[in-house]
Amino acid sequence: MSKYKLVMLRHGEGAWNIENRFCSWVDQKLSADGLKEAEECGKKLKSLGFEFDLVFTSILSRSIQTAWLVLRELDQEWVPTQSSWRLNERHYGALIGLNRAELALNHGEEQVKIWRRSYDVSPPPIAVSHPYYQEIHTDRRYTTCDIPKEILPKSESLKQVLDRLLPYWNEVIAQEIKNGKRVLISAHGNSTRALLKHLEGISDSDIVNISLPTGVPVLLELDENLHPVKPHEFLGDQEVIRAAIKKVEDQGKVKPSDN
Ligand SMILES: O=C(O)[C@@H](COP(=O)(O)O)OP(=O)(O)O
Repeated sequence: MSKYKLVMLRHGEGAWNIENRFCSWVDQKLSADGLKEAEECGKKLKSLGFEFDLVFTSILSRSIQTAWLVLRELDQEWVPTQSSWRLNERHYGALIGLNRAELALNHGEEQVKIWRRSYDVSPPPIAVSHPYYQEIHTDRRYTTCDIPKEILPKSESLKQVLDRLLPYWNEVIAQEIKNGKRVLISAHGNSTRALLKHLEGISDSDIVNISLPTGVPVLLELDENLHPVKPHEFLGDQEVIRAAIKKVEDQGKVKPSDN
């Protein structure tokens, strides 16, 4: 029987989601549509009667802005929020800022899928000369993490995302859920995929086929040991959600006009 309900989300659309560029640890804000998606997400959760006691976000603006907007729509702005780099999007290393369709043209769609969705392949690390290295790695927020900024990742596979996320899940989030707090996690496509993989026991090969749309709440019902009692559920119009997932998958394909 379900004892706890955990709601997770990938933030609303960001500016670089529209441009089809890997955003990762670059701190892009939500686009105009992304702001609306986050509000719609809050309205959806309100219509279903969700109440939260604690919200977790990454330390990237798009996840924090999404959490604010969801809480505002829920009339629950007072709910405490905790932010950790451990919920950040996957560090995409040297791929940060690059356009996925152009990469598919130059390296093949299969290679782009491996970079985006495989479990244990890391993209090449970000070099100091990379155009976004300074912006990311000298940012003051990364001096506030629970590890020295020198040893923060310079690129990550999904497995490495899970490795850095799990201590935070086990020691902080899971404890709060077991203490009865109703938790919302406003994070990113790949940090959410990593957590879903862990909680649902999704295999290394099956996780390749899971992509998450922006701004759609994902509900996971858990038993007293935080094991799911049924598969995760996307809340909302299922046809619209299927189309949004396909759009995310297609981002890694060559654009017909580029052929
Ligand atoms: O880093 C990014 O650009 C996307 C994920 O990209 P894909 O893994 O879908 O290519 O992360 P998010 O928008 O969830 O923060």
